[in-house]
Amino acid sequence: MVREWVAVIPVKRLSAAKSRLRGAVPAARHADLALAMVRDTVAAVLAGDAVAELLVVTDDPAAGDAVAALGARVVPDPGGDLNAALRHGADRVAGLTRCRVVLAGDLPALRPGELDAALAGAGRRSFVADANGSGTVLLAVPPGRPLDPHFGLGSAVAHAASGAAALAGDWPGLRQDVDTPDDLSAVLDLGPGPHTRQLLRDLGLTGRRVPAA
Ligand SMILES: Nc1nc2c(ncn2[C@@H]2O[C@H](COP(=O)(O)OP(=O)(O)OP(=O)(O)O)[C@@H](O)[C@H]2O)c(=O)[nH]1
Ligand SMILES: C=C(OP(=O)(O)O)C(=O)O
Repeated sequence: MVREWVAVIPVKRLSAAKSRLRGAVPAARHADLALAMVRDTVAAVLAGDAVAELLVVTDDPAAGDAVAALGARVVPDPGGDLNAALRHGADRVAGLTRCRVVLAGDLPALRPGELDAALAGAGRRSFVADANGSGTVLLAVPPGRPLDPHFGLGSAVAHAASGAAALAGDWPGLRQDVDTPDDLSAVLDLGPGPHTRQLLRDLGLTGRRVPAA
């Protein structure tokens, strides 16, 4: 397959990230968990065949260093909200002439083949809904189209209403974003990537259930 996509992953400052997940691991390791999930997401994206370049939009120095070491290019956050960060990465930095795909940074069970399969079906502006169907884990646009992101509460409906096609496929790792302790338990069932797996193992959370906050 030709490697033609530019991927963009937004990463919030780790000290503020994943607030709904607080309590799933000791407070002193919360930022480490957020970073481990980013690392696994980035590594899976770069391991696939479809993505030629990965931009990570972040102002977090530790996240920036970690993803740069994995092969991503770090883009400073322009300020504003998540959608502003995504528009900046996809439309301004990558540019409208490229195929762009934006992904959440909290997909630690993502398998490279899932992303390749989803992108193979993304001939027009398309999105992949998250596991519970209400959110969005991926939005892809062909050259010439602005990203027009509508991430946030109810984003799957918002992306469909904006004209994006919902991609159908059995991609459990791609769809499993991690917002809550239950999501982390679902990731343990699917099999997390090595960074998240090691961190949870260090904390003794190798069973299937992660205690609720
Ligand atoms: N660069 C950047 N990334 C963001 C911003 N807001 C969210 N993200 C990232 O977008 C992805 C999905 O965000 P959420 O699931 O809402 O993550 P979150 O805001 O850390 O989680 P909560 O605090 O629980 O809402 C994650 O990779 C976040 O790090 C932002 O303002 N700028
Ligand atoms: C921002 C989003 O992610 P989450 O639901 O994980 O906050 C979204 O799905 O649009």
